[in-house]
Amino acid sequence: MIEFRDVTHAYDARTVLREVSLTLSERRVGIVGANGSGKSTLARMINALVTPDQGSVVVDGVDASRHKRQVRRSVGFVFSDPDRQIIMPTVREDIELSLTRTELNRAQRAERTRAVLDRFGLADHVDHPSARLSGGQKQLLALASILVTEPQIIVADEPTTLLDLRNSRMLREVFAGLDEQLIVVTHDLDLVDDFDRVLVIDDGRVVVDDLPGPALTAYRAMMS
Ligand SMILES: Nc1ncnc2c1ncn2[C@@H]1O[C@H](COP(=O)(O)OP(=O)(O)OP(=O)(O)O)[C@@H](O)[C@H]1O
Repeated sequence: MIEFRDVTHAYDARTVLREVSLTLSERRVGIVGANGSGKSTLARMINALVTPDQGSVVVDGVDASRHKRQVRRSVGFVFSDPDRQIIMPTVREDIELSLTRTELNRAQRAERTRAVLDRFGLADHVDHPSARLSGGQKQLLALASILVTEPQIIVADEPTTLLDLRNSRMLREVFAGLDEQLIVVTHDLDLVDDFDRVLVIDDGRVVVDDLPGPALTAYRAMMS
């Protein structure tokens, strides 16, 4: 469970989140809103990549600002730009790096790596140089390297920006099958239309908080 307790945040003099209070306990929560409305800032707080100026973010009872390492062990964060995340020379090594922090033995790690690459359609690219993957393949690899560690909570910031229609649909299915709690920031409204809850952010505030149907209808009306 993720709690935002009266969170306000500014970058320099510019306030980007204003008194946000939320309890997120649903399995899949979508966050939508205009460019610059504060969505990524909100999402990054769940993993303590940004710490609030005022108020607190509490993840499963743990204050994210005070216990960053502990919170990061249970929250996997997928960046919108996969180049921020992919660091190893080959696809296999990148996935295996994520698994070094787990207690799996070598054979288990190899099996987990094979399975996740298969699931993301990257099985033919195991020994491929990561740098030479296409943008979409990199985005899938970045996601795979987080999902493979099975964090309790996954936060994904615009995970479909580089994906073609087929891979966007594949990702939708992957998300539908996850047991972990999933928080997704996106401009791809189809991605969250079967989620349990959708938040619409406008100018640093949660202005709509509802089921996807009414929330996305309200958002479309706001943007028209
Ligand atoms: N590190 C930073 N330093 C200064 N300003 C920042 C920083 N990160 C974000 N901002 C500003 O804060 C505001 C909110 O940014 P944020 O990335 O949270 O918005 P967003 O809703 O995710 O936008 P988008 O849909 O365009 O990705 C923007 O005006 C942005 O320029």
